[in-house]
Amino acid sequence: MDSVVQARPASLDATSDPPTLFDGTTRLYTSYICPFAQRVWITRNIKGLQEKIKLVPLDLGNRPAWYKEKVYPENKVPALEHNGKIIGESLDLIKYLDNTFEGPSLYPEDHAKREFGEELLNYTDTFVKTMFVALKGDPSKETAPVLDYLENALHKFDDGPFFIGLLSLVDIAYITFIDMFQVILNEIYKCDITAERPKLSAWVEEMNKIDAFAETKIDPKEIVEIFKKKYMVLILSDPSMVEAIMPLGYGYLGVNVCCFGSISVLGMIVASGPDANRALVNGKEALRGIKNRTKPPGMDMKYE
Ligand SMILES: N[C@@H](CCC(=O)N[C@@H](CS)C(=O)NCC(=O)O)C(=O)O
Repeated sequence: MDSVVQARPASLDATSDPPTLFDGTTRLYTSYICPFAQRVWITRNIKGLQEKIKLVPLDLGNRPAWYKEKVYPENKVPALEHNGKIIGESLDLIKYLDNTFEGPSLYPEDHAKREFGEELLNYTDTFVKTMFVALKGDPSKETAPVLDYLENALHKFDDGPFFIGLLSLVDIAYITFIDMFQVILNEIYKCDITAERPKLSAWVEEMNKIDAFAETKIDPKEIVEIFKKKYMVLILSDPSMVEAIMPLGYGYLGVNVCCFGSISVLGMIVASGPDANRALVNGKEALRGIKNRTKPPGMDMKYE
């Protein structure tokens, strides 16, 4: 499917002025590293709304204060400024775009398809949560039930390679996360989520042919970097490194001396960015893993 490929506008940060808010322009506040916001960006592209809906990318790590104060008190992306209102939540927004704007319809009329589509849209939260939790445990095992659920779902309609036959909002809701998890699991855990899932594998291949999605892709290197920052345990052998790292804006949880065989290491949990709190919680669990002398996931990926 062709779409108008646009250059990506630069992200606005804490030093940037706000746009002239509520001047009648329809704006999609987004981030190039957010799979929720990416859903709405793809929908806008597939519907050919590049000229109607202006992208306003934000630097989430250094967000402008005006965004929370004047645009979206939730301070999250995505948000859509339309007709003097701000609307949030990615799943609501992709439906809103589909129902409110012109362009190809992304949800079929057929009752059975709508019903199954709704079930699948409702399942996205479970899917995303389970995948994130699995990254802290044994991903190859713990991701299997939700990935198998999708593999089975892809068998339901056979009039196309997509979830409810033809391309729909359901595919858009999943692809941004599947793409992200595919990178993380491949690169870090050497685990191929499409192996022995022929329907899922064919679906990913079809999705990758869609320019409207391809042009929104998050750089795989960036995905891996973000993931490492949020989830990885830093193993430092020298306490002075703590001081070196603190000014870089990392949160610091604690230091523990623990043993792997005969090697003593100093385990330190660090986290940065808007998800620091979550990272610290994940980090605590990993640290417990170190104490118990079981190798936590990502342990091979030490930064020193
Ligand atoms: N349920 C929301 C989730 C949006 C969300 O969590 N966005 C993240 C970026 S991927 C965000 O803005 N985080 C900033 C924060 O939590 O402060 C949706 O589906 O739109």
